[in-house]
Amino acid sequence: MELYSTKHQVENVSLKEAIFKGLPADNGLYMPVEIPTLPPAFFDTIETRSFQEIALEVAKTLIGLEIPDNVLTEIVNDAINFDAPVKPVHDNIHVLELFHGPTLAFKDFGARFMSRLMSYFLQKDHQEINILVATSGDTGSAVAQGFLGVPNIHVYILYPKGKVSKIQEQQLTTNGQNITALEIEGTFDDCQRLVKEAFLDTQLNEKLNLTSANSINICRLIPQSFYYFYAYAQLKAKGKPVVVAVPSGNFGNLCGGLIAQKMGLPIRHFVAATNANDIVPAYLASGIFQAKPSVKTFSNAMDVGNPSNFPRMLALHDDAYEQVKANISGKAYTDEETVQTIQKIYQQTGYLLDPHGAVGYLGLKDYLTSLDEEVNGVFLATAHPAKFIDVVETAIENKVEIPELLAQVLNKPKEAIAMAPEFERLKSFLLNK
Ligand SMILES: Cc1ncc(COP(=O)(O)O)c(C=O)c1O
Ligand SMILES: N[C@@H](CCOP(=O)(O)O)C(=O)O
Repeated sequence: MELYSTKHQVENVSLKEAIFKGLPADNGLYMPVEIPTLPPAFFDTIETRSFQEIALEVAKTLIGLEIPDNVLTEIVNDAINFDAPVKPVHDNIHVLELFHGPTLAFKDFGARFMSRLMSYFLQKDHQEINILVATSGDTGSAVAQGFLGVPNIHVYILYPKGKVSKIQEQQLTTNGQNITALEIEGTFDDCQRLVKEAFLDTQLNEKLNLTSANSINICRLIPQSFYYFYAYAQLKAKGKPVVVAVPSGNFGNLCGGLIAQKMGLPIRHFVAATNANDIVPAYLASGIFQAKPSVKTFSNAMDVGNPSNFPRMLALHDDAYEQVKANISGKAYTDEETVQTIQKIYQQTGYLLDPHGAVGYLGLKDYLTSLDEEVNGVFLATAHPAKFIDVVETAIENKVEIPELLAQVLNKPKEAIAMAPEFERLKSFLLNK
């Protein structure tokens, strides 16, 4: 698999180089030079295949010969070992549940695939690496889980103080071993900026072999395309075009869907739904991309003011605004709308949304209302409602059961290093480890 930088200032690299570099030196993002399409026969029989079989076919087609088939099979089977069911909600609205992995958020797909792929390459090279990851709540815990105890890898998680849910914080800060949590006195954007600055710092890179586990790393996006195929497989028998709504922050999830679409997956249209951090909906309305400081919302994992995958979104549409606009609609929703939706859908259907899924639902519902064609709509439920128990219990005025996997972390002691959002602080901390 050959990858180029979206800024075109550096040479193309292999998948292995892209994974371990994380970011190209020109501060662009790696993208596949070629996104091959899957043959019609694959789509003709997709509904007869298991999730793992679909994922393997997609991975092989994208990655090509760089990883032996038997290794890729093992990685996919081991990483994608939980379901992603599509369930009806009401009318032609369905939900794709992406929270059945160990940390109960969609990040488990990416983090588990990445940890296994990195371990494979590292076993061959006997190298040690350090991973930096910025999180607004879910990436950090999925990466911690995915890499816990993996030899030769240390993970540093940067999270914004007071801006993740209580359960998310417990998941991030109670791991020990090769996982260190850094509690940054700032926003998620500060965490993301610090991580990006670290990758561009020569001294840090020479000493620490740094890479990223955020969705700026292309390795995250490959598995984030698998479940779009599987959702289509589950909806295919219904026979209508498929529209997908993605609750979005950094837009890595949506880019996974766009890659799937480029590979031939017949998705009619995407809806990018956001909270008050409306950078991409504003871009879709005006053609102007303007990053802004992030604001705190109930769907905290999407509190992103400078969505890092935006250059990939553009690249996947030949850098043409008109193409992006034709393929993706966008809309932003307030916390009030989010809470009302959780309440209303629970009362009317019994289905319990988390705040992120609620934003996705709203995006889908509004888009479908504007259509005069019959389609099957599916929105992505990106996290389990119990991860945001305060918001959800207030919305439904009822108790939410906490799954055992979350309950286990609740009483563990928190271990996090407090840090000001200054790059020199992070640098000196990392150099002195
Ligand atoms: C629960 C949840 N939903 C949605 C998102 C947004 O996904 P993305 O950043 O890929 O747009 C995130 C974080 O990334 C998340 O944790
Ligand atoms: N919402 C994310 C923020 C980081 O996103 P990523 O997909 O770019 O890693 C989170 O939950 O941490």
